[in-house]
Formats: sequence, C-alpha cells, structure tokens
Amino acid sequence: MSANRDIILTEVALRDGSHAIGHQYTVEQVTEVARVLNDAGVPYIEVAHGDGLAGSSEQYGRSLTDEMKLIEAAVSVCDQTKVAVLLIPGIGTMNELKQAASLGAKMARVATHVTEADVSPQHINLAKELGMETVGFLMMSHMAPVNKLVEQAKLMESYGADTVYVVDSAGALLPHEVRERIKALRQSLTINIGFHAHNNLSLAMANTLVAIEEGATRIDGSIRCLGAGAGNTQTEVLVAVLDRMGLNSGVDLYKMMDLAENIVAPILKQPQEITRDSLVMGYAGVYSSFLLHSQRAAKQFNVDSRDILIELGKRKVVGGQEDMIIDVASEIANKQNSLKV
Ligand SMILES: CC[C@H](O)CC(=O)C(=O)O
Ligand SMILES: [Mn+2]
Repeated sequence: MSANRDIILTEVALRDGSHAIGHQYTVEQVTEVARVLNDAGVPYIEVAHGDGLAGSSEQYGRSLTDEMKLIEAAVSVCDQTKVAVLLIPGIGTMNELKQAASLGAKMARVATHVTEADVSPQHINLAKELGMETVGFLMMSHMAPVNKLVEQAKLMESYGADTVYVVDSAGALLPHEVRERIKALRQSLTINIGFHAHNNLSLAMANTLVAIEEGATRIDGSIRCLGAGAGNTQTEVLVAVLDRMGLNSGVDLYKMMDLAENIVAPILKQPQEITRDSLVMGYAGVYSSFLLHSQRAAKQFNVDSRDILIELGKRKVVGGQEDMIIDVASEIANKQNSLKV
C-alpha cells in the first residue's frame, strides 16, 4: 500500500488524541474513524491508550474502553490500512505487544525518552519476531543535543528498527532545530527517518515541512489536531499541502476533510486551539500529555496552571513523572499561602 507514495503518513488521533479526551474513546468512535481512514487510503493508524499499551492506570488516566478492544475494532474495518501500536518499555510489556500483534496490529512503535534508547532492544526484537514493522520513537527530542540524538537513533537502528522518529513531544522545537536534527540523522542512518510534531507553538506544519525537506519520509498527523496539547500536524491540512507541493501521500483529501468535520470534530469537547496552557508547554518544553493533568492539579490547589507548567519545564520533568505535577502544584500553593500570612 505504500508503493508510489512520497510521504508515508501515520494518523495518530486514535492514540495521541486519547490524551485530549481523557482516554475516553469508545469502540463505536474508533470503528467509525478507522473505517473512513482506511477508505481514504491512510497507510497507518495508531490505536492505543495515549501513553501506549497498558497506559490505563491511576498515574496516566484510566481508559473508558480496554485498548485491546479498540485495536480489534480498528483492525476489523481496515483492509488496506495497517494498525500500529505505541509501546513505552516499562509501561507496556512484552505481553501486551504479543496480544496486540495477535489481534492484527502490524506496526510497533517503541517509544523511549530521547536519551534512553537502550531500554528498547528487547521490545524491538520481539516486534520483529512477531513480524511487525518496527519504529524507534525518540520522545522529547528537544531535550538532547544533536550528537546525542544521533547516538540514540543509531542504537535503535542497531537493534533492528526500520524507522527512527524525531518526536517533538512538547512542541518546543524551532524550525532550524528540526532541520539540524533530521539532517544529522539522514547523514548517519540508513533506515527511514520520521517526524512527529505538536502544535503548541503553532510550528507543527512548518516543522513538518522542514523535516520533509531534510529527508524525513514518515510523518505523523492527527486529524482535526486531535492530539495532546494543541494537537499534532493537522493531517487533512498536511494532505492538502503535500498535494500542492507535488508530493504524493496517497490519501483522499475530501474524505479526510469530511471525516474531520463530521465525525472527529464532535468527539472533541471543544475545538483544538492553542490555548494559553498549550502555548506555555511549547514555550517551557513540557510534555504535551501533561496538559489535562496540570489543569486538574491547578484546580485542586487553586494555582495558575501556567506556573505549574513553567516549573515542570525548569525541572526537566519527563514522561512517567506525572506524579511530579501534583508535587509542583502543592509546592506552589504552599509558597503562595505562606506569602499571604
Ligand atoms: C506519553 C506518550 C506520548 O504521548 C508519545 C507521544 O506522542 C509524544 O511523545 O509526543
Ligand atoms: Mn505526541
């Protein structure tokens, strides 16, 4: 299905978008969205809890529906599109990966913090043994200098990954920083290079185009920006832009526009936009998936969510440290209260 495509898209709304809706996807929603994405010719769609397989927990947020049921539902309506799953070693285990593969998932995206690729070889190996296409997904890529990113990507290549992604989890990278990262990877790796953006600084599309200019061919998007924070590169817009650039994504633009308007928009509680909190996440370099957690903590402790996010950025808090959000909110509240007396 990827033949003749210049750019291979992965639609992530059914995984990354799970953060934006508090992991409340239903089987009906996933079935309906996946059916149209398949019909529109999207080559890959990612389905899982927002934090990847087995993410459903007190720490990350409980899913309304067992993700295996969502994966099964997506696979059942996809005869062209391949279903991908995300797995963060330490959250997801070999067991969930095996289960997802047995349900028909064809791609495993093994995600680690940008400096921790060395926790991924077992999962990459297992995915290969299961016959899955395998992606190494280097999250929070803005936090590492270019030489470190290259070192980590080479590790993933050496473990057998077919593709390595630069993941701008915080939507913090500027276009020249994307350019130097993708260029350096292109010069050092022989496998595919991918790019995953978040739109917190309104740079997702610009950064994606820079990544493509430098040789990234695997690109993530979320339809109607249904992703964490301000969402990802908006898929249907990207399909239109690529077409204007003469690059073939193989995806039907009208079908994507109709899906975005009629089916995905109603799933969102409010339209995706760059709010002050998502803007602060890009500005301070904070994980996009921390948005709702930080807003809840701000309410609970009666503090400004921006102060929480700025402090999380200063402390360089990374995925898996969601408990720090409460700690930081409580510290800010205590400081404020002590100033009042
Ligand atoms: C918490 C996992 C995260 O949402 C993965 C991802 O999409 C990213 O880092 O941007
Ligand atoms: Mn993301």
